[in-house]
Amino acid sequence: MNTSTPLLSVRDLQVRYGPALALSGVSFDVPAKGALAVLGANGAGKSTLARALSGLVPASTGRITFAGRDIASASPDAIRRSGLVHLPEGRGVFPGLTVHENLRMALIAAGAERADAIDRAFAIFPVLGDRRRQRAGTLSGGEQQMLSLARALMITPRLAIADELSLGLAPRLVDVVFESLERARAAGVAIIMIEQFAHRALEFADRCLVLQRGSVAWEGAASAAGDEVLRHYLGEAAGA
Ligand SMILES: Nc1ncnc2c1ncn2[C@@H]1O[C@H](COP(=O)(O)OP(=O)(O)OP(=O)(O)O)[C@@H](O)[C@H]1O
Repeated sequence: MNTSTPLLSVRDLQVRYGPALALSGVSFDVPAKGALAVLGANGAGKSTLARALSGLVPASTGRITFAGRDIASASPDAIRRSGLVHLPEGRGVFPGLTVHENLRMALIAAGAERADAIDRAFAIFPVLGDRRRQRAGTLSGGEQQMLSLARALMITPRLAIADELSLGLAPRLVDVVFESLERARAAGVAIIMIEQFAHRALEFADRCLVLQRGSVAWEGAASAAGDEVLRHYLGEAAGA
């Protein structure tokens, strides 16, 4: 693939829920290994965008090109197999299996049995390495969430959509989530981050897209999305 071709290219995306227009005229690119923060007030369309990219809601019009292929009408499974994962994954861990067995199961399911993948998961989440022989059902809630993230990230997707991953987590676990995404990024995974903590998302990302009532209201370098932009489009939420 030509290195100047974006990994993900979205053009004029429109999504409807019945008569209601949730997204319209949304266009943007994400390069390989890029990190895009998607911000917006409640109801702006962030989750709808994530769901449309991963095939969970259909695009009514527009084009979504991922790794050179049109995925606008592909199934969620086909999209995941092409290397675009939506985090957190809906499926829970297997409580009766150990941490290590859970990771092996995920590799087998993905047809990606590679010796180094589990080591990579433990490098991203050292806490799981310490607990590799522990049954997943006895992990804390936060640790189970780490396991679910590890299963998705160890397969080294090309693009991960981190959809409100820090929601409801204790501050220490929010740090773990950000660190794990940094590690995934360092391993070459492009990230689209939807995040309640706008300032943290902007520190993480290199580009920023602000949605307002289903349309792109602002786009630019993450470092240029100053307090004024956040206050203007996010209001109170900008304080986070
Ligand atoms: N299944 C659905 N059926 C009808 N309308 C929906 C559905 N899901 C979302 N919407 C509407 O689409 C719009 C965008 O919702 P979305 O969840 O994408 O926003 P969001 O930016 O993720 O919001 P939040 O930050 O509050 O999670 C909202 O007006 C919402 O009410």
